[in-house]
Amino acid sequence: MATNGRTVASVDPDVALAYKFPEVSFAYDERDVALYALGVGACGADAVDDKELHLVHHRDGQRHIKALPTFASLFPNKNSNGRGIVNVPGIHFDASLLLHGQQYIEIYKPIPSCASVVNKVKVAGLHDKGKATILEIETTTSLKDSGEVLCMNRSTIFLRGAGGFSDSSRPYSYTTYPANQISRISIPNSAPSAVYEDQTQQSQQALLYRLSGDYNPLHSDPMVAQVAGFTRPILHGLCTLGFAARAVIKSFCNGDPAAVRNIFGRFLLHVYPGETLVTEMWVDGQRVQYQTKAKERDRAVLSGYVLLKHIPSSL
Ligand SMILES: CCCCCCC/C=C/C(=O)SCCNC(=O)CCNC(=O)[C@H](O)C(C)(C)COP(=O)(O)OP(=O)(O)OC[C@H]1O[C@@H](n2cnc3c(N)ncnc32)[C@H](O)[C@@H]1OP(=O)(O)O
Repeated sequence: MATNGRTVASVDPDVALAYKFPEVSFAYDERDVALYALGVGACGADAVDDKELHLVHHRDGQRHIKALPTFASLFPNKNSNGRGIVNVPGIHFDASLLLHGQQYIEIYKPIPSCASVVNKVKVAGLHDKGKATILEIETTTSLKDSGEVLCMNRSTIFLRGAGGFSDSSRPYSYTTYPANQISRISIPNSAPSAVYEDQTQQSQQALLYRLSGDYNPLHSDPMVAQVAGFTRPILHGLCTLGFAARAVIKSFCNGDPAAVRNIFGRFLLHVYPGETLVTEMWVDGQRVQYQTKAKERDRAVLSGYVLLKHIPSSL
């Protein structure tokens, strides 16, 4: 339903939860993997970066370009042909008010540098927050031939202006996954174990990142950004997450992208292309907790953790 060109929000949880998503098949190759790495800043400060060249180049005869674990975060884009969010019957909202709230990625096998894969998709959560609806979409991706499961993405989408569909004294809240997978991040008071600083490109960062398959105009069209409440197009949340995960991999895994088991991030504030991202990291066993700030505004924009397969090597 639309008035004055804006969609009037409505949520029917029964219809949304009953929906069976079609499976989505697609393939990618090394060019996609390298383009993604460039889009999240790999080798951005040094074209021969010792810890990152293998992400974009067949270094010293290496047979395959290595995929960052966050490359997997692109897979859910295929559910919607890169329009940002898959259509869920029963949920109608103003697309210009949609923001990415959180992302959780589980990596079961190192992400191959080229593959034919299949997405299985479901609604994993739906919550009425009054001023917003939170929708959680879970995408499990498997190799097409063997059926081997590669990874799972849980994308949390914050639909501003679409809440209030349930009784406010007992707001609707539905979740399919175990409570211990819901992570509360509390940033330690102690000095961080490592700090990594990265410059995003003022003119190109979002325009480059979108070529990896997220063509939501919020990140490229000034008019759309303004309607959404921003002075200019903002960076994709998953681009910021890619910068943060790179910071962890460079600081604690000697640049080895296969060292990561899972990744969580909550987007706290929008980022403008050109801002400097400062990622502070705290090691707790195999878990690296992090917080990323936009240096110019001294504001936290992202926080979360990366779980590694082993205790970080540099400690
Ligand atoms: C299938 C894949 C689709 C992927 C989506 C693709 C589209 C991509 C778009 C983008 O990349 S947008 C850019 C990245 N995202 C952002 O820049 C968002 C940054 N964050 C914010 O602006 C704010 O945090 C917010 C999301 C607007 C929320 O702030 P607000 O002040 O309105 O919330 P609160 O009053 O603090 O909390 C209300 C309620 O919501 C919960 N909550 C708050 N923030 C988040 C969050 N980031 N993710 C999930 N949930 C959030 C919070 O806990 C409160 O709930 P209760 O505690 O009351 O139960």
